[in-house]
Amino acid sequence: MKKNEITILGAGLIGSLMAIYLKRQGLDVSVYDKRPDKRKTPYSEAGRSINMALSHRGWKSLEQVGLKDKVLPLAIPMYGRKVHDEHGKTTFIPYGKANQAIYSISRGKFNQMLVEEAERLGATVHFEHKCLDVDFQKNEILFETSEGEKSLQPDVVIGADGAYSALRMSMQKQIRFNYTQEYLPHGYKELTIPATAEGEFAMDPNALHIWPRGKFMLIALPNPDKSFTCTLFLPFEGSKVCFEKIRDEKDLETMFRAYFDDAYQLMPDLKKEFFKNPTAALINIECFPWVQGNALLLGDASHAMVPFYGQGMNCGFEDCYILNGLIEKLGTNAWDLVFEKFQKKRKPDTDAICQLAMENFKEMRDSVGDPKFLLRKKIEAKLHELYPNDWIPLYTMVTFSDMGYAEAYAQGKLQEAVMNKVMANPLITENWDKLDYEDIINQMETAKAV
Ligand SMILES: Cc1cc2nc3c(=O)[nH]c(=O)nc-3n(C[C@H](O)[C@H](O)[C@H](O)COP(=O)(O)OP(=O)(O)OC[C@H]3O[C@@H](n4cnc5c(N)ncnc54)[C@H](O)[C@@H]3O)c2cc1C
Ligand SMILES: NC(=O)C1=CN([C@@H]2O[C@H](COP(=O)(O)OP(=O)(O)OC[C@H]3O[C@@H](n4cnc5c(N)ncnc54)[C@H](OP(=O)(O)O)[C@@H]3O)[C@@H](O)[C@H]2O)C=CC1
Ligand SMILES: Nc1ccccc1C(=O)C[C@H](N)C(=O)O
Repeated sequence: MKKNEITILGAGLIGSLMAIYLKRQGLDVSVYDKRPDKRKTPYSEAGRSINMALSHRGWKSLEQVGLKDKVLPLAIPMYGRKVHDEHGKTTFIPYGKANQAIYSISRGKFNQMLVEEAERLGATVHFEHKCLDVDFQKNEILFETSEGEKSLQPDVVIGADGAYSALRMSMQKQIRFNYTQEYLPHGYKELTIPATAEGEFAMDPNALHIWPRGKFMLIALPNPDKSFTCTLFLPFEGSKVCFEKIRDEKDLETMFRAYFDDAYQLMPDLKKEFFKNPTAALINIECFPWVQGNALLLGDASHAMVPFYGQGMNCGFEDCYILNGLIEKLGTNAWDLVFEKFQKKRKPDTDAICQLAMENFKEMRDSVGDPKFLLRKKIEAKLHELYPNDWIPLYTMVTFSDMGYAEAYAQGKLQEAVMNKVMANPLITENWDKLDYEDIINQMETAKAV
C-alpha cells in the first residue's frame, strides 16, 4: 500500500475526527455516511444518546487538532457524582481533585462541528451513502445511495462506521477473524428533566446525577439549554423492576414514585416520552484483527463498549491520536506497517476499557449508594494527596490521565486488593483518618513486586 487517498466509512464522532487528522497530514480524504446531511434534512435525535461525557483522552486529541477552545464553550463541567437516595437525600462524590471534571456535551452539535471542520480542511463528505459490503478480493466497496447502488475501488479504507459496522461485517466473512459480542440484560431509555419555569437548571448542573437502585439506575447529565438528559437503565425482563413490566402510565408512575420520586417531580413529560422514545440495547463487541487488506477498523467499529465509564468516544478519539502519531512517525507510504503497529499496540488497551466499562455499571448502580464506598473513595483520595505518584485512584487513571487502559486496569486491580484489606478493618469508619498511610503504600509496593 502506497496510496494517499483515504476513504473513511462513517462521519460519526470518530470518522470525522480522523478525517481532520488526515487532512492535517495533507492527505486526500473522502468520508461516506449513510445518514442524510443534517443541514439539508434535519432529523430528530430524541431518545438517542443525546449528551456525552468528554474527558482527558478526548480533550487531548481535540487540543492536538486545534479544536479544544472551540469545544470548551459547548461543554458543561461535572465535578463529581451526585447520588440521590430513595428519600431524595443527595451525596456528592468528587471524581478527582477539586478542579478535575468530566464535561457534558451534546452529541449532535459536537458531531456537526467535527464534520464541518473536516470539510473546512478539504475533506469531501458524501451523505446518504450506506456501505453495504466490502469485497476484499476485488478491492471494492458497495454503497446504497439515493441514486441506486454505487461502487468504489479505494486505496486505503478506515471503517469508523460504529457498533454495527458494515466493514466489520465484511471482515467477519474472512478466514481467522475473531469476534465476540455480548448484549447486557439491561436496556436504556432517554428521558428529560426540562429547565424550571424560571428558565433555570432544576438540579445542580455541575454534577452527573445518579439514582442507584441495586440492579437498575437512572442518571442525568446537564445540557446547555438548562435541561438534563436522563438515561434509565433497566433489565429488559425477568426482574421486579424491568421494561417489560412497565406496560402503561400507571405502572410507570408507580415505579417512578417508588424509586425515583425526586426526579419524577421534575419530569412533566415523563409519560409521553417514556412511551415514545425507543428502548435501546447495550452491547459489548470485541474483535481481531482490525486490519484486512487495505482496510482498518476504528472506534466503536473495532470495540463497542457499554457506556458506563463514559469512555467510548474518548477511547475512539485516543485511537485517532495514536493512529495519527504512527502516521507521523512512519510516513504515508507504509500503511501496512502503520495499521499493523496500531492494532498491536491498541488492542490490549481497548480490551481493558471494555472490561472496565462493564465493571463500572456495578459501581454506579449499586456501590455508590453504600457509605463504605464513599469512605473508600476518601481514603484513596487521601493516599493520592499524600503519595501522588504511588497511588492514583483507578477513576483518575482512566479519566484524567492517558496511561494505557491495560496498565490502569492492572494497577487498579492491585489497589483494589490492598483497599479490600484496609476496608476489612471493623473500626475503619471511626479510624480512617488515623490509618498508617505509608504502610498502605508499602503493601502496594509488595503487591506490585509479586
Ligand atoms: C447511551 C450512551 C451513552 C454514551 N455516553 C458516552 C460518554 O459519555 N462518553 C463517551 O466517551 N462515550 C459515550 N458513549 C459511546 C459513544 O457514543 C461511542 O463510543 C461513539 O459514538 C463512537 O463513535 P463512532 O464514530 O465510532 O461511531 P458512531 O458515533 O456510531 O458513528 C458511526 C457513523 O457511521 C455511520 N454508519 C453506520 N453504518 C454505516 C454504513 N453501513 N455505511 C456508512 N455509514 C455508516 C453512522 O451513520 C454514523 O454517523 C455512549 C454511548 C451510548 C449508547
Ligand atoms: N455499546 C453499546 O451498548 C452502544 C453503543 N452505541 C454507540 O453509539 C453510537 C451512536 O448511538 P446512537 O446514535 O444511539 O446509535 P443508533 O441507535 O442510532 O444506531 C446507529 C445505527 O446502528 C444500527 N443499529 C442500531 N441498533 C442495531 C442493532 N441492534 N442491530 C443492527 N444494527 C443496529 C441502526 O442502523 P439502521 O438505521 O440501518 O437500522 C442505527 O442507525 C452507535 O452507533 C454505537 O456506536 C449505541 C448504542 C449502544
Ligand atoms: N456518560 C455516561 C453514560 C452512561 C453511563 C455512565 C456515563 C458516565 O459518564 C459515568 C461516569 N464516568 C461515572 O462513572 O460516574
